[in-house]
Amino acid sequence: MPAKIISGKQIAADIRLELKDEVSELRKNDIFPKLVVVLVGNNPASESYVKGKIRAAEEIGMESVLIRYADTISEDELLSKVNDLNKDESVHGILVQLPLPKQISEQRVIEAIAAEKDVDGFHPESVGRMVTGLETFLSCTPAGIMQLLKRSDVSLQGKHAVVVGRSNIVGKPISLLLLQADATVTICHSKTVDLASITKQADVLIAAVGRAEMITKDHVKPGAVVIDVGVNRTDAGLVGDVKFDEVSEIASAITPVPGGVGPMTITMLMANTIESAKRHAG
Ligand SMILES: Nc1nc(=O)c2c([nH]1)NC[C@@H]1CN(c3ccc(C(=O)N[C@@H](CCC(=O)O)C(=O)O)cc3)C=[N+]21
Repeated sequence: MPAKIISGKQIAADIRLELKDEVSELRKNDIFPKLVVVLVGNNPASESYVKGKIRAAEEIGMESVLIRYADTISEDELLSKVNDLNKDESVHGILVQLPLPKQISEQRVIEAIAAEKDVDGFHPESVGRMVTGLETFLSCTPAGIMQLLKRSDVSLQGKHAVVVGRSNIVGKPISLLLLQADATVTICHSKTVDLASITKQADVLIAAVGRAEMITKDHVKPGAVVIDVGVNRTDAGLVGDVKFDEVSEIASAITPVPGGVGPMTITMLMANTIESAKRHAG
């Protein structure tokens, strides 16, 4: 039986309706959640993601501002803008779109963002709190994946979750969230020997590698739940890390690309900004 398609697009739409209600309640109390997105340069992929974020904010009734800089901006100039935004009481969330041009240290910029406005969840303070299970802004893609699993009734307790990829923004944090949900977690990466023998043990397989269609049916146990975090632009269009056509024949559930994890990432960014506005209000 072919897999159930987990529609991130649909689940994101459901959550956005809930968020829209929350924003209208806050507005009655004169709280206007506001997100500032800083975009440096004109990378087409970044343009497309940032547009998605601004559109989502509008849809929910939240304020958003896009600040653009040429890719020649200096690190000092960008840091000083971040500082201004940190001090601006009307701003609840600050997101500096990555990647940044090479003259700028991404780490320094991330660390400059006030932790209480770090709606990306990339600041070391946010990461540290997440690791210890304290309340914090969860980084948006891992948070979105957890929501997808929850709202699709995928149970995690005692299950073997295998994560392929160990990036700071997806692989590492999703591994810890799965662990907190009582899964048994294995992390694989580019140096893993005999990847397929490990991924084939997964009840829940998270593909976050960034290589088009590298996860094939030979990597997947029949009946597994497969979450595809890949966003790879190829001549054939946007494809995930999973060979969807063949894996969907044997998985029990699978996320598509596009329309899977991506819309959830953006939705969690909105949720974090609203949460920040609530905390700020007291
Ligand atoms: N500071 C920062 N925070 C981020 O969260 C961040 C970032 N930098 N840099 C780049 C990555 C990537 N990312 C995506 C967001 C939405 C989709 C998304 O909505 N994808 C649509 C397709 C969009 C399209 O067609 O381009 C989908 O999968 O259906 C994808 C990828 C956020 N990132």
